[in-house]
Amino acid sequence: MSEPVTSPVLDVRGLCVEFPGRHGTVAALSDVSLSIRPGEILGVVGESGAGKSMTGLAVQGLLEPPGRISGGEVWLSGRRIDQLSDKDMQSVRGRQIGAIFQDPLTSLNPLFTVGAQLVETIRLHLKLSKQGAKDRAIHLLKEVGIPAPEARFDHYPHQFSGGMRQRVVIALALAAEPKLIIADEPTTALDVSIQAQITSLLRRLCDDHGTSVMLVTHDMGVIAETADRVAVMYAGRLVEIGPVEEVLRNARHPYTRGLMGSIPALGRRVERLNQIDGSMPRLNAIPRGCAFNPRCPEAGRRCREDRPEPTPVGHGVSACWLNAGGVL
Ligand SMILES: Nc1ncnc2c1ncn2[C@@H]1O[C@H](COP(=O)(O)OP(=O)(O)OP(=O)(O)O)[C@@H](O)[C@H]1O
Repeated sequence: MSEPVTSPVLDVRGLCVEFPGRHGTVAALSDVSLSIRPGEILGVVGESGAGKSMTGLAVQGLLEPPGRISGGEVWLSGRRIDQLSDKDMQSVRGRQIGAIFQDPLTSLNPLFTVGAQLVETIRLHLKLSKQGAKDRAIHLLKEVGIPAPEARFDHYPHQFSGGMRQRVVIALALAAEPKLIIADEPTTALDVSIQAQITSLLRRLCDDHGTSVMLVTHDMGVIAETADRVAVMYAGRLVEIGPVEEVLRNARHPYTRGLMGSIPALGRRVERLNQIDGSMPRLNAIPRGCAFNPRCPEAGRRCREDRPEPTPVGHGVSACWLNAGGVL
């Protein structure tokens, strides 16, 4: 039986982002295509500088000038959003796309109670009375696991622990019932013991509300525990996408296999992936052929000369000549 076809919540097609600079223009993202279905968590993983955050920012229309989308399309629930005005994009953010960043304090204003911030966000996007918004705020605080939500409503961000603050940020991201949440390293700044609580909260909220999540992380362990599918990025390109179980069992790209070597033992924290020899090239010095070839233990002549395009393999996609068969 074939799988039911559901239209994606997010559909990114051939996205390119460039930064013009004094020494020429660098391509920060090249031809990135990915989609996220309703209720699905797509993990986006790769080493520092791979383009993970940039992908999330471009989708939200939050690229810092002179960075700009130079090609491709972004569709949200069947509506093209990459060409919207700043004003229209502002209403998409919050209402249709919620955001969670690494440091909860970047999303919270220290001068206002969390209740006031929730009520403001709720009323900005939903037509609710003050009391209706307050009720919803308290409900959200409860839903994300804040004990005594009625009392906590009147507390300021500094009165919460790091993990509780991140729960408040998740409540804020959910405030307007967005279709998509972009969570950029949501657990990196937290204690190891708290990390799993936050990822399982995200998972539960996704399941309960049908919200889709783009989960940006450098940690394959977080992906293994939380995501449905994973997109692996290297030097501004996608090198592999597939269902998490399939990728964990049978990664098709040597870079993905390298990242898997860096899944930490339970409870141990890794700051950065460093299991693969060498480092990712600078964007203005991407090697010819496959960008990963100088670090790839399996690279052959073809890999040094021609760039492999993302090609369907199994239930996913991989950009590696190994999957194309023939001589490397
Ligand atoms: N203002 C800018 N001008 C030029 N290049 C930029 C600018 N901002 C980011 N970049 C480049 O874009 C690339 C992608 O960065 P991005 O932040 O998306 O990486 P990342 O995969 O999220 O890594 P990290 O885990 O470190 O956040 C990097 O190589 C970075 O140097």
